[in-house]
Amino acid sequence: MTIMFNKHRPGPRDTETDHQRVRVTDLEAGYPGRPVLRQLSFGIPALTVTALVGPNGSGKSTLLGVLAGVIVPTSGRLQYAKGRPPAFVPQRGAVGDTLPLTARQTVEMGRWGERGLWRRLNRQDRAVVDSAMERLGVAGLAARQLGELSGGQRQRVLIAQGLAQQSDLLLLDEPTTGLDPEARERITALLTELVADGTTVVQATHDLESARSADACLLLGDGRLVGHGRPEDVLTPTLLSEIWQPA
Ligand SMILES: Nc1ncnc2c1ncn2[C@@H]1O[C@H](COP(=O)(O)OP(=O)(O)OP(=O)(O)O)[C@@H](O)[C@H]1O
Repeated sequence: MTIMFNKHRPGPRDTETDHQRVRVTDLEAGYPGRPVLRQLSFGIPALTVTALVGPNGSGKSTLLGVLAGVIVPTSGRLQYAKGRPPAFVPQRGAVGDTLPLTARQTVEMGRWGERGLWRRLNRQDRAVVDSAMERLGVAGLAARQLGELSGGQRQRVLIAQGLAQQSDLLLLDEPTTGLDPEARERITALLTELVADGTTVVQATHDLESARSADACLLLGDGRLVGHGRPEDVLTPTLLSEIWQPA
């Protein structure tokens, strides 16, 4: 599926798209009166973990929002290979802690896209929810209120909600921020397992260790693409110091 914004001209067919889950061309996006992403062009290889790295405010969450379809670009072209709609797990801080929901109800919301808001979940939905909660180690928290959970527990519940959507394109905004080392390792291992199961994963991260273990890396600086490729080629001292220069 190709979506063009602001009369972007269709270009010649890009043969690389065949191995890419998403292809982005000349993308510009932001907020009213606040342009953020400028002239981004890149591909997200299918069946990989791609890490999205950059300083605070460089545009990582905005880019994930565009890929998820919740932020409409001002111009450019987005091409999605055939597949299910993306599952988007926003930053923990973007989700209200005061919602009167249990951990299980939060994960069950991941089935709404499939089942509809008002339909009861069926046995298969419940099995998907159980499996997602077990994979994230939060089955024991099912009856607890979301607002009572620790930051790391809530984070894992939100990732379980993303898994429950059973998409083959999973977009995660800083999934390991605030987690202890054991939980971080568990999430990193889970992402590798998901790829082996047929999922393409994109994660925004501040954790350079986690970014180095990804298959591909997009480095953003002030809304522009500063580097794109294998982590060892992108996360170099030169490029990192270029975008993390003190103001
Ligand atoms: N809803 C919004 N309205 C206006 N400007 C916004 C909005 N959300 C983000 N911005 C601005 O857009 C720019 C990019 O923000 P974004 O959240 O995409 O960066 P980020 O790289 O994800 O940052 P962080 O690492 O701090 O999460 C920032 O300058 C931010 O202030």
